[in-house]
Amino acid sequence: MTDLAPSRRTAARRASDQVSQDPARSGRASLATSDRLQDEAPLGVDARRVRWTVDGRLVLDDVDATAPPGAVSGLLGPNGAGKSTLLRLVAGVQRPDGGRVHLVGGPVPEPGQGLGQEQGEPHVRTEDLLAMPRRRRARLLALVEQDAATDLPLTVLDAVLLGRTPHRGLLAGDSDDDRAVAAAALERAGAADLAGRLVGTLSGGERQRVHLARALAQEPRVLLLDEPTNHLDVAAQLATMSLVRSLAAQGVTVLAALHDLTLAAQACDHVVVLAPGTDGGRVVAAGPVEEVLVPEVLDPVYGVRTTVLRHPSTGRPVLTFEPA
Ligand SMILES: Nc1ncnc2c1ncn2[C@@H]1O[C@H](COP(=O)(O)OP(=O)(O)OP(=O)(O)O)[C@@H](O)[C@H]1O
Repeated sequence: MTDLAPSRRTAARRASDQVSQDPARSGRASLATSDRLQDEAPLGVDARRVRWTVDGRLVLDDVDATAPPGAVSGLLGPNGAGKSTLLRLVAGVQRPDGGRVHLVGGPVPEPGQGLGQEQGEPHVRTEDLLAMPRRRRARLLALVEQDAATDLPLTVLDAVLLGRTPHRGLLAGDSDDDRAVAAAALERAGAADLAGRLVGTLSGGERQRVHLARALAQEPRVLLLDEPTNHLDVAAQLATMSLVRSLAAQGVTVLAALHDLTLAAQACDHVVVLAPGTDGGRVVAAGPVEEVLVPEVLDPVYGVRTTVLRHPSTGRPVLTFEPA
């Protein structure tokens, strides 16, 4: 097994040194700002033959799913297909009954291919996410859950500062650096004006931005998002997907469960389609947007008739649906 984060601290220190030497720069290089992460090759996610059963019912059946490094991947599928479950399994919030989830420090092999290491190709470095100590996993990967509510009387700023926990000593308080990262994360998530509010008093859309800011403050290399736009107005949806694209440009790997297939077509590089079945959710298609978001794949999965149009300025697919 190879350590996939060899120089994070060095990179962060070098970045903060650069900031302190350059008064024109207002933040440090981190996910909270839009500076590119330094010395850090993006990490992919490779889930193989993942199974999960609850109350004797198979929810995910031998699911193979990948998120290529530094790409935005959409996890798609109808209600109940198992998208949130798969994200929670990848994040280590729940344990699968079978299969494995690896971080991959090189090109992610296609399902059906072995991992490079097994084939004697040492350039593909992997690390078992499920066996990883919790704290280390939290430094590498963040999950923003759907409708994550809290009853704790926390201010927004304190909630976002919780994202710094994996990066500091067990008994250490918030440092100036933690507070700077949290403030920049709030700014980047469009939630800076909420910093002093109690989280419990926020609207659904406001809360969603705050949870995203908490995840940014965590400075993960892999960001898992469960329906990140479901409470957002149209401008906020665009802002969120544009933020997701800029995170990927910084080298963050994003895997996002999405219901809006046109939004997925505009923002994703890669998509994975899960379909529910009587014997558990399965992946029915995965690959580039242009190959997967087509009527042949979507119609049977969603039980609709899909038409693929073209966006007048981006040329990317715009999908419309009619009853089957
Ligand atoms: N803790 C649990 N106990 C019982 N059933 C569960 C549990 N977690 C998930 N399920 C079931 O597993 C299936 C998949 O749920 P999941 O939330 O992963 O689907 P989803 O694709 O995210 O759905 P949606 O699009 O509606 O959010 C559903 O039938 C759900 O009821």
